[in-house]
Amino acid sequence: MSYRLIGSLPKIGIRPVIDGREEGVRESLEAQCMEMAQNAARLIEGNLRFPSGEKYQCVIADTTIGGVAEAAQCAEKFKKEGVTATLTVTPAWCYGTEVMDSDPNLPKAIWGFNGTERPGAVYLAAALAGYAQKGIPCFSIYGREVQDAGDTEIHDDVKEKILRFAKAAMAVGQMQGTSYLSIGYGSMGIVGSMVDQNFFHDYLGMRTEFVDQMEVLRRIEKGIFDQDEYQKALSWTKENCTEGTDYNQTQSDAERKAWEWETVVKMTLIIRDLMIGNPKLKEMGYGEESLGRNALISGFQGQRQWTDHMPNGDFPEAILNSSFDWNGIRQAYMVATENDSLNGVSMLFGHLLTNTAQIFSDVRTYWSAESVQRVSGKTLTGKAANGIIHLINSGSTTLDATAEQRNAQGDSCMKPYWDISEAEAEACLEATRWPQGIKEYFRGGGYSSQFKTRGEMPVTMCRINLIKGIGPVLQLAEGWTVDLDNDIHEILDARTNPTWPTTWFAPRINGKGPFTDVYSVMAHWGANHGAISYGHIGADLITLAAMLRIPVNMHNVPQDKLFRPALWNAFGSEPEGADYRACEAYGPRYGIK
Ligand SMILES: C[C@H](O)[C@@H](O)[C@@H](O)C(=O)CO
Ligand SMILES: [Mn+2]
Repeated sequence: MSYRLIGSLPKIGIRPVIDGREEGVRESLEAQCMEMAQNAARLIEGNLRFPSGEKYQCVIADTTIGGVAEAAQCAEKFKKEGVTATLTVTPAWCYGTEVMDSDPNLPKAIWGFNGTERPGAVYLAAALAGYAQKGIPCFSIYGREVQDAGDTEIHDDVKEKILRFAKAAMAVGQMQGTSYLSIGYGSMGIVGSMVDQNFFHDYLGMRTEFVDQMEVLRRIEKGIFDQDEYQKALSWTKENCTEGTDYNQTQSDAERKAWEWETVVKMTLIIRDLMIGNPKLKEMGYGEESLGRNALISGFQGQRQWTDHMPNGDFPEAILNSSFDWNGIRQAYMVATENDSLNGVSMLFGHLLTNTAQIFSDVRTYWSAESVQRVSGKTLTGKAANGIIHLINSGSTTLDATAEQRNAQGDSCMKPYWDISEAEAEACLEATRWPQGIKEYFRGGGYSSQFKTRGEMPVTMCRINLIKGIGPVLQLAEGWTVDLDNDIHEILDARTNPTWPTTWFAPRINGKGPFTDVYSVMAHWGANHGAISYGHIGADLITLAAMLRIPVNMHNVPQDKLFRPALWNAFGSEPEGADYRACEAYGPRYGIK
C-alpha cells in the first residue's frame, strides 16, 4: 500500500514536432513523427513508476507540431492535463523557435533522431541554440548511431537518457507544493536542523511547516490517534520487534519498559498523522489534526529536550523509514532524525529516483586496513581492502538496510515495496534487535534499531549542504556496502555503539581528488550525515541536481554518464566548473538567490 499527498501526480508531455511544409514534406513525416512520440511514451510508462507504485503518465500532443499555433494548442492541452515536464521528439528539420516548448518553468528535453534522410539533429541543435539565447536549459538526446528512416527502435543510449530525464523531471514535479515538516527544530547544533525555508521554497518548490514537539506529547496524552490501529500496532510490535540487550548500567523496570514500547508506537502513529493526516481522526472529532501537513519529508528533533525526558524517536523513525509495518508492506516514509532537513532532502532524492527506502547515517569513522588490523588482528579483504567508512546513527535507518531482500540473481538488495515479499519483510525484522536506548544519551529511554547490513550491495551516499555565497551543493559517492566478518564487526561496533544500525561502506575510489582513497571521501564529506540509497544512482542524482540548479561539488560518476542541460556546455568544457557557473547563472527554479 502507499500514501498520496494532496494533488495529482506529475505527468510528462510528449511533443512530436515536424517540418510544417505541406504538399509533400509534412505528409511524408507524419507517421514516423507520431510513432516516435508513442514509442517514447511506451518506454517511459513501461519502465518507470512513482514510489507509490503508480506508473508514470505521458500525454501526447493531439497533432504533430509544425508551427506556433500547434505549439500553443499543445501547451494548452498540457496545462489542462497537469503536465509538468516535456519531451520533444522529431526525425526531421523543424523550425526551432516556432515549434519549441517555450514555457521556461517546465523541465524539458529534445530527442533529435539520428537519421540523415531528414535532419532531426539539425533541428535539435537549432532548438538548443534558441534555448541558449532565451536562457532556458534543455536536455539534448541524440543517439550515437545513425538509424534508417523507418527504424522506430529506441537505441539503448537514447533510452538511458530519456529515462534519466523522466525520473529527474518527475522527482521535481513530486516535490513541488509539498511540505517539509519540522517536528521541533534545532538539534544539538546540527545546522541542517535549523530548517532553511528559502532553500526549500526557492530550489524545491516546497513549503516548510513547523510543529513543536509538544504536539506529539499532546496527542499521546489525549489519545489523538487511531485507537484500533494503535492496538494492532502494539501487538504487531510485540510479535515482530524483539527487544535486544540492555547495555545500560542502571536499567528500567519492566513496567517502564512496557510504557516506553507503548509510547514509541504512539509516536509512530502520531508522526505519520502529522505528515499525511488521517481521516480516522476526523471521525474522532479532531478535524484539524486529521488534515496533516502534506509532508513528503519530516524531521524529528528528538535530541535533546524530548529525549532527555521521553523515549527517543529511534523506533518511530526506523519503522516509518522502512517498507513495512503493522499494515503490511508499504511505501516508505521519509523521516530525518535529529531533524536534519538537508539529509531528509538527500533521502528524498534517493527515494524519488529509486522508489526504495533510504538509510540515514552519521558518517562516523574511517577505518584504514591498518587500524582494523591493530584493533582486531584481522585483515580487511575484498571491497573493504582499501579501508571502510562506518555508517551508523541511532534512528532513521530503514530496516530494509538489513539487506535481507533478494533480487532475481539472489543478491542482497533493497527493493521498491511492491517487489518485497512477506518473507523478506519478516527477515528484515528478524535481523533487527531493539535494545533499550543508551541512557547516557537518551535519558527518556526508547528503543534503538540494532542490525548490521549483511550483504554486499551497490549503494550511493549523497548529501545536500548549504554553502554561504553559493547556496546548496550536492555531493555523492557511489560504492558498496561490505559485509564485515562478525569477529571484526563486533570489535569495531562495540567500541562505537552496539545499539545502533551499522552499514559498512566502501566508496569506489579512483585516485583523484576526493576519491584519492577512502580516507579522502570521509575527509571531503561536508556534514555529519549522509543519505544512502540502493544502487549506483550518481548519474540520476547529477541530472536531478542540474534540473534544480544545484551544483555538484563531489562525485565519482564517469564523465560519459554526466547528463545535464546542453546549455551547460556553453559555460566551459570542464564539467564541474561549468556546472557551478550555469547554476549560478540560472539560479533556483522557484525563487531568487
Ligand atoms: C546519540 C548521539 O547524540 C547521536 O545522536 C549524535 O552523536 C549524532 O548522531 C550526531 O549526528
Ligand atoms: Mn546523527
